[in-house]
Amino acid sequence: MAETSNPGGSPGTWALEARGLGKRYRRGWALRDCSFRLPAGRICGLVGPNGAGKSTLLGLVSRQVAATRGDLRVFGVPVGDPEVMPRFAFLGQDKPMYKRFSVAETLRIGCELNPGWDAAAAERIVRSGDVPMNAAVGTLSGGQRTRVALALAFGKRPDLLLLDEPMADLDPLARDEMSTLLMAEAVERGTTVVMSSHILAELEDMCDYLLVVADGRIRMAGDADALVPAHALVTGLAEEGDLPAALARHTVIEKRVQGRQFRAMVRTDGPLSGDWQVAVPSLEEVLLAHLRSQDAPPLYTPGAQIETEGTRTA
Ligand SMILES: Nc1ncnc2c1ncn2[C@@H]1O[C@H](COP(=O)(O)OP(=O)(O)OP(=O)(O)O)[C@@H](O)[C@H]1O
Repeated sequence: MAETSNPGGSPGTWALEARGLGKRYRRGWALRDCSFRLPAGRICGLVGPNGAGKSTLLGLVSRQVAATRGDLRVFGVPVGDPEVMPRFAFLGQDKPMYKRFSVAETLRIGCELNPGWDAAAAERIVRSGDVPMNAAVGTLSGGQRTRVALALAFGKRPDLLLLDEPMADLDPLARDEMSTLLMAEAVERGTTVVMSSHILAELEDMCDYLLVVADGRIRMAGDADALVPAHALVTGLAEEGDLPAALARHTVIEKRVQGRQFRAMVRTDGPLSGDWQVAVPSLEEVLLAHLRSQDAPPLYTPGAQIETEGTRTA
């Protein structure tokens, strides 16, 4: 793995480094001025509203989409370099597989195409879901097909696993099993995982790193453990139907005034002193506030940030 400098701490390896990355389709920009770093070995949740640019970003990393602008490196290597190919596995929303091939044949193709194939791991994933090995892929349920697709991705033993809404059609038991498997994989092998999801509770359980995208731009990037404590949920008495003036020195992400009470999600700039109740928000509350308030300035934890103008560090 190529080593690059890590301004947020000790020297380390970046699984992804994006600088000014952008993708423009005929209708407009799907992703703009996207700059961030993702350290290797993390489980990164990619979150944002429909049409935010998540699949486009995964497409750029998996080489299915060509960038209009900017630079993207995978483990320090430019994404267009053939060296990148064997290092990642991508599981897209459409999970393309040959419908007429049986599950066993599909796994055999995986084995033939991938030199480091882990047949035991792939078979274990399929068998634990009672998916018949001799069934044609086209006859499987959506959840069973997802399981086979995940087995193909895991079997490749990638350094970087890219998953576009991987759990969407799994039942709660299968989802629980797959998330345990993903986390075990990441810990045991140091695999970096990037997964998009709309299920915030799932992201909270699984991910230790976050990339929040809205309207084609990065809104937050970095360690979940640092992003959340940078915020506070403040409630108290409103002043003249609005937030107390003393809160103005903090960055207000979202506010609600109901009757005489206010409730605000703020990024704290120093101690919060006032006659208010202050609570630590959950990750879900922070994400929802940011997704609802897209004008809030972007927030990066130190390691995630690549020097650009207009960004703020947690
Ligand atoms: N092949 C394409 N051609 C033209 N426009 C596209 C193409 N792919 C995506 N877009 C547009 O780019 C924007 C971002 O789409 P993208 O699929 O990346 O969003 P997303 O965050 O993955 O959304 P979702 O959560 O709905 O899957 C959208 O406005 C979409 O219409």
